[in-house]
Amino acid sequence: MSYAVKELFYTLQGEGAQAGRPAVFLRFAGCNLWSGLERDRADAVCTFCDTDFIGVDGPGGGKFADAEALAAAVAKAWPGGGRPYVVCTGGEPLLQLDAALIETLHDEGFEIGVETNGTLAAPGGVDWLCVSPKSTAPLVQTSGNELKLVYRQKDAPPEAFEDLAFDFFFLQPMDGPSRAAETAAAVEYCRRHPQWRLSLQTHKIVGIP
Ligand SMILES: C[S@@+](CC[C@H](N)C(=O)[O-])C[C@H]1O[C@@H](n2cnc3c(N)ncnc32)[C@H](O)[C@@H]1O
Ligand SMILES: Nc1nc2[nH]cc(C(=O)O)c2c(=O)[nH]1
Ligand code: SF4
Ligand SMILES: [Mg+2]
Repeated sequence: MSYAVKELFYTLQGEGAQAGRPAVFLRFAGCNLWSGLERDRADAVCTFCDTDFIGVDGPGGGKFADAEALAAAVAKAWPGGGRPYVVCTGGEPLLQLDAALIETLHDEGFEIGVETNGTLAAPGGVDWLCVSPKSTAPLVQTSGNELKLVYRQKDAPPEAFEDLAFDFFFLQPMDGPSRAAETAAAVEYCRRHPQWRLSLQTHKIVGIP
């Protein structure tokens, strides 16, 4: 199978329990909860997305003919040393990430992280699964390593997810015009409900991709 990749770059994971860890980011094109077009945003299931995932025109992006070609590009982006780590994101990575690519990335020595909206079941072999539920979208993937809920979402309160099978529960303040108020609300929620931890988008704070 071929893969449509918006961009592929080396940075630090900014969010969640792996924040601060160097990682190659593999951003797949396309999502099942929003077209990515501003004119469709208000009517989308997911209305607050902070990411451009349309097309294959970003840094390191392109159409990759097979898993070997894509895994080779990921490996080329790793500087050497440490434990190679790739974060598959998007758009929605589970529209494209398949067993062949997982196997080939493992063969290249990578640990594989995934950032998903949880509407599609994750394939086997993912080493770190982050599920981030969206509004009214039915949650299919109800287990994983971390549940990272963007806060506040009217139709997705933390209470709806607190009994699911995750090792960590994070609230990530919704970025946008009300980020300061969302951050204060997330801090207060975590203080009152210590099952939850605060996830800040640290890459935005330090000014890296
Ligand atoms: C762009 S999404 C791509 C992966 C997948 N589609 C998902 O939604 O999890 C990557 C992460 O950014 C989060 N995110 C998107 N827009 C955000 C915003 N405005 N504020 C805070 N987090 C946001 C998502 O919830 C997700 O955890
Ligand atoms: N540095 C950095 N960390 C991230 N963690 C999740 C991201 C994403 O867009 O999936 C992201 C991102 O876009 N940049
Ligand atoms: S599900 Fe993820 S990629 Fe899709 S629009 Fe929402 S935040 Fe963006
Ligand atoms: Mg991002």
